[in-house]
Amino acid sequence: MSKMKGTLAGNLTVQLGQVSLLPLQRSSSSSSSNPFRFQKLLESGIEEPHHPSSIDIDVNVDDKDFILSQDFFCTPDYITPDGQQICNSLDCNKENIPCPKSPEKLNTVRSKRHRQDGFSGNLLSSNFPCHQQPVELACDAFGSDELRTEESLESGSQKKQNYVPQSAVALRCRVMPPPCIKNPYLKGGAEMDVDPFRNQRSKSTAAGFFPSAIGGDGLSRYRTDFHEIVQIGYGNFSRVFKVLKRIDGCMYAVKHSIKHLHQDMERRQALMEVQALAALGSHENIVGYYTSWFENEQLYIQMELCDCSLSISKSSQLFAEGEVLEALHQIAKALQFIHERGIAHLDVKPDNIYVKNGIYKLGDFGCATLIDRSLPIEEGDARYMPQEILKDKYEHLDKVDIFSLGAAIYELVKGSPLPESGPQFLSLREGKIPLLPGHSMQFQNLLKVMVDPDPVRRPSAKELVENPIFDRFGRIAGTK
Ligand SMILES: Nc1ncnc2c1ncn2[C@@H]1O[C@H](COP(=O)(O)OP(=O)(O)OP(=O)(O)O)[C@@H](O)[C@H]1O
Ligand SMILES: [Mg+2]
Repeated sequence: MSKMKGTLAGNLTVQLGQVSLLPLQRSSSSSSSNPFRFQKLLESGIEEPHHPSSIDIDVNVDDKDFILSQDFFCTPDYITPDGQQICNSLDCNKENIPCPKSPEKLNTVRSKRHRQDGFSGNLLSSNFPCHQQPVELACDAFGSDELRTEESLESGSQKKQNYVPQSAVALRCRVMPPPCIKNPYLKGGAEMDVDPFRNQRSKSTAAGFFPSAIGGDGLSRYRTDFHEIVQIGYGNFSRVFKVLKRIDGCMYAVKHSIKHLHQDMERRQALMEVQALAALGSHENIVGYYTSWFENEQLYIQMELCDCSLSISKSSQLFAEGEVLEALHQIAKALQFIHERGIAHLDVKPDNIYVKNGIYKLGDFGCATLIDRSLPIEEGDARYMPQEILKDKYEHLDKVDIFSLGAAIYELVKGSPLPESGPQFLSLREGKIPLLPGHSMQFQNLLKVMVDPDPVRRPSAKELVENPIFDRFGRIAGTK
């Protein structure tokens, strides 16, 4: 046990020591000679000679006693993360690279004032990731308190003018907080009134955010925190991977946008998905959300890992009525939950319904919007959209989800993908569902009313959940 602890501590030292002060200060083996070496480095701006033993001392590469071994903490993808351009923060031999823009005091103050007036263009420019202009970005995130620190750093570094230790810059990039963003899905929350910057920033500044604030130290947060196992899905906009989180040893799904989101608007749009998930909080029938971040101008979302989706194209399985009723009931509960919070999903379809241990979960909130239409509306997959949406009528967005769920369930029992156009496409939008041999009339009537062309006649999610059909299948569909 003590051996495990020692090795784990060593591994953590190796992993975290490059990006955080905490493990260096706590690790007795690596820092006992000088526990605040990096703190001093930050404060003085003077680089230290390289001490390879401070990294290597605890690593026992032969130790295979437990799963969180060197293999996971120091896989090659971690050692040389994608896009790493800045030197490794512990490699002090590279510390004396002249800074392309030396931190002369006047420039520093000017760039800070600039920042307080609002976001300057170059902050959101894709041409200047954090690691390429470290001094300006580092200055940029500081409030007035940090300004004093910056000044003292500079006076201390006057001995070595025009040089900034890149490890110090990297560490600062890592710890500086990006601006907060208002979550539009949270209505009337008191937290909206709190200014997390104590008025240090203007409103226009708080409305923006860094395109690549994480990764400014040159390390990929994705590679640092996760061990990628396999791609488990993809959509029109994203890829989804099964990953092992290095620090807790648990499996998750991480979804990241395929496209690089260069524009502020694109990033805002992508953020809507995580804002909706975060605002909703946890529900058994909604895919669990953990965290998200921007990296390399892509949005990464860490989620609960599910076993599979109900995608009809990926399985030839024909669903029996009892099974689809179970899925219908559980997703109706998810819809009731989100509709009660004023949110419509707008992309309900089998691809976006996941299964985990027999529990159905609604995922992919990429089109989520507010039912009161106060947010932009991006409709989902046209095969599952009712005719009012195709005619740009958005009065009953919650009922759009009911139609989509009805269409999705119909697809599952039919066993073949819904058409994207043509007479069958049109007849479904007119509320016509061909007879489904072997299925009860009660079930078929329920599907029919869910795809009614008049959204008002469709049941609400609550009415759906309370439909007596689920009493009949009570034991299968679970209790309410
Ligand atoms: N948490 C998860 N657990 C397991 N598989 C997942 C998870 N999230 C997504 N997937 C898989 O990845 C696929 C794509 O994910 P998702 O639908 O979120 O991407 P997208 O690009 O937004 O899709 P779309 O093209 O529908 O807009 C899903 O259909 C599913 O198969
Ligand atoms: Mg999807």
